[in-house]
Amino acid sequence: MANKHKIHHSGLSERKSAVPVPGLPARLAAARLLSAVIDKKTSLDGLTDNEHGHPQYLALEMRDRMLVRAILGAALRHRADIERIVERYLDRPLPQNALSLKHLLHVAAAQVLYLDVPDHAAIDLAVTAAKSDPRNQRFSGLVNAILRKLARNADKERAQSSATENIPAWFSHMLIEAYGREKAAKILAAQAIEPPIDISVKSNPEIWAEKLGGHVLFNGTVRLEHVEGAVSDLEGYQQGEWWVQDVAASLPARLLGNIKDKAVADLCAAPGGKTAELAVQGAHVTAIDLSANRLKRLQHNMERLDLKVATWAGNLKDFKPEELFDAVLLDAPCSSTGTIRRHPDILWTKDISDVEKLAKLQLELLVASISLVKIGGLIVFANCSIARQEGEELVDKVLSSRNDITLVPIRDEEVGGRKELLPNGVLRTTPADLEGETPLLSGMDGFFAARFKRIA
Ligand SMILES: C[S@@+](CC[C@H](N)C(=O)[O-])C[C@H]1O[C@@H](n2cnc3c(N)ncnc32)[C@H](O)[C@@H]1O
Repeated sequence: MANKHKIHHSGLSERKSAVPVPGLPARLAAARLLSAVIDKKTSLDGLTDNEHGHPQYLALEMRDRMLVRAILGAALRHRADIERIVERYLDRPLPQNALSLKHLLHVAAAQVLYLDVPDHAAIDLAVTAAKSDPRNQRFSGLVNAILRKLARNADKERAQSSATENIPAWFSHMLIEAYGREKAAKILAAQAIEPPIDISVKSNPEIWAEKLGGHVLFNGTVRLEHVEGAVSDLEGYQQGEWWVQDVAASLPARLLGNIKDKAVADLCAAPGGKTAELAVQGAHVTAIDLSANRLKRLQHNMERLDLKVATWAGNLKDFKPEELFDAVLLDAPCSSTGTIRRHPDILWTKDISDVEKLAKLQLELLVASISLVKIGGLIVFANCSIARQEGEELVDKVLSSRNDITLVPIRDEEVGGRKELLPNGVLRTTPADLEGETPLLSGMDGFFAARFKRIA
């Protein structure tokens, strides 16, 4: 059963005048963004980007932006449950074209069921939102009645929610085929919990864990179970002592052996989590990314962390370095299906055809990467997908079609002794891995990494 999630909110306060209604712009923006994710398959990351995000989101104060993200997280994580409940409460189905009304109801239901927002605020604001839209005015009484009933029955409805119901069929098929029913169910249960924040520290994980009230995980990553407010306000962030990165994402950049003073190319580098990991190990890093905007973000991140790296903007297939690299890391674009607990929109914006398309692209990028490394040099291929097509199957394909590389199995000690993460010498993590004392101390993003050596 999911508990109500504590957040800072702006509900309806005592107010004398009708405009502006506190909290209403946040709810309207949440409904609008939900529509963009569901109806247009737009990525939530882009919509909620603090520089280039949706104008309705950018018009909100930071506190309201956090509320919108919390509402959307709950609405997407519990999407099928909310849909089922709302449909059950309706006497007859909503008209086919009543999409904005549906999103508005989902936004309110997510607050009533899963967020620590006073029910009356969530309901009153939904009714006000319905009244403010000519398409939905006539349904405002219905919105009120459904949400009041939901608030009365919230405990019972939450108790019936099921992680396995909240996902589209393509994803559950893919998981069951890859991992079997039992593990697939564990992955879905882990994915339904809002994850903790992991940080990679430049040094002294114990000291940072104590300062920030976190826990040191098996490879020195510090896990923060709850963060009040913005992560960037925490001690050490502005001073460049650490950066945010899931424990699983911190593993691949540590698989290139001793890279101190070695020339290392970080291909597909932005926003630079792994670039920082490589630079902290003392490598001379060249960070390459197709997106000049994302590369700018990488540069800002490296400035904050006081790490020096060279950059090159463009398609890695066109990159012709003067000298070949000692090692390369390719963190390829992927379906990101290992990060659904952080980005639940992925379930609704992607499907199996994206997995297939991306696996094809990854193979091309991996082949291009081979020609950037010296003979005898290592190549680490990684991504944050849990689809076998983008991991284990891709390795089989590249090894059977090339005779210039060989697989170099990853050893237990390179992943903090967690040999269960290394089937057949490759790294495979899922949200169901890493059993800790509490749900928040358990779990990690889904990641894949394989290490090759160039031999010809
Ligand atoms: C998974 S993200 C990389 C995350 C990054 N390695 C990190 O740890 O922060 C994938 C990146 O690949 C970049 N990309 C996609 N296709 C590319 C290509 N053909 N050449 C270079 N970069 C590419 C995208 O712009 C995106 O920034």
